[in-house]
Amino acid sequence: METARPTHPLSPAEAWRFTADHAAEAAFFFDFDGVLSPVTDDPDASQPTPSALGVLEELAGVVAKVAIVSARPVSFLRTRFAALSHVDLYGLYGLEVWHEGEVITEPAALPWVPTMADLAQRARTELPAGTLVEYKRLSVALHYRTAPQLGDVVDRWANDQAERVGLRVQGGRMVAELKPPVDQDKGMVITEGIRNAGCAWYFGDDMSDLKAFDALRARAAVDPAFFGMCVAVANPETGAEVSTAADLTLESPDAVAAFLAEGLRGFRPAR
Ligand SMILES: O=P(O)(O)OC[C@H]1O[C@H](O[C@H]2O[C@H](CO)[C@@H](O)[C@H](O)[C@H]2O)[C@H](O)[C@@H](O)[C@@H]1O
Repeated sequence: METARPTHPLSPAEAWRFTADHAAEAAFFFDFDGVLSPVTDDPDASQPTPSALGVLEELAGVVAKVAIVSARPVSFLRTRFAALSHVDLYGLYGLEVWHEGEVITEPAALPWVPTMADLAQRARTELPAGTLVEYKRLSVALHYRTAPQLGDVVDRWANDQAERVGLRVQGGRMVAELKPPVDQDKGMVITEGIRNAGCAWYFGDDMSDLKAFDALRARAAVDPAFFGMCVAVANPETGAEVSTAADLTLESPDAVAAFLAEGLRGFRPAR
């Protein structure tokens, strides 16, 4: 017998049951940092939590789509997820997509590559020691995790540069990021990614993930048959905002992997 579409508030067991019954039209989307990977002082040192890769591969074998949707470049995500052949990669908030063995870049963002290289260079010379500059080809992230007292200086510098050059600033967890003025965000990735889905889950921990939650809510509002599940991964830095917007909050990246492993037990084996 078909399970009825769950209504909120719902229990995880109810959500998993519906998803397992609609596995062929289910999609799962995951942010990377703070969701699949514990926070580290050095962004280059981030790795998926040990059980994440196995559980994502298993999930990709039983549902229609599994994707990572990150502010990291695809080149970085490839170094962490290359072993997973059935997991889609959206980098730089969707400005990059890994498709059939190559990186597809949003053409409107490409003219900004030299600007970003210049800004990264400026940031290294103009910002105080303790700021960590992460150059990502189409964006520049300015980290102050190991020097939180620099937060105001870094935010001000980022806003000044954004105004001077015509960029956008995205705030995050102990980071200010300069992005091209191109309309692309995680919400747009999800809206497109769930076009053919009847059921979708999004796991996020940061402010940029709220747009992905909104995309699931928007679809559910116009499509009574669609079921969307917004899962927050708790962190002390964004406060309660992401958790408040979610249907469910998990404690950590390890808890995400454990939650998926438990949910997968209700699926029929892949054919
Ligand atoms: O969309 P995401 O995959 O969540 O990327 C968001 C930012 O994540 C990274 O920075 C964050 O994680 C770092 C490693 O744990 C941490 O050191 C930093 O303080 C966090 O802000 C990444 O380095 C950024 O480029 C992303 O924008």
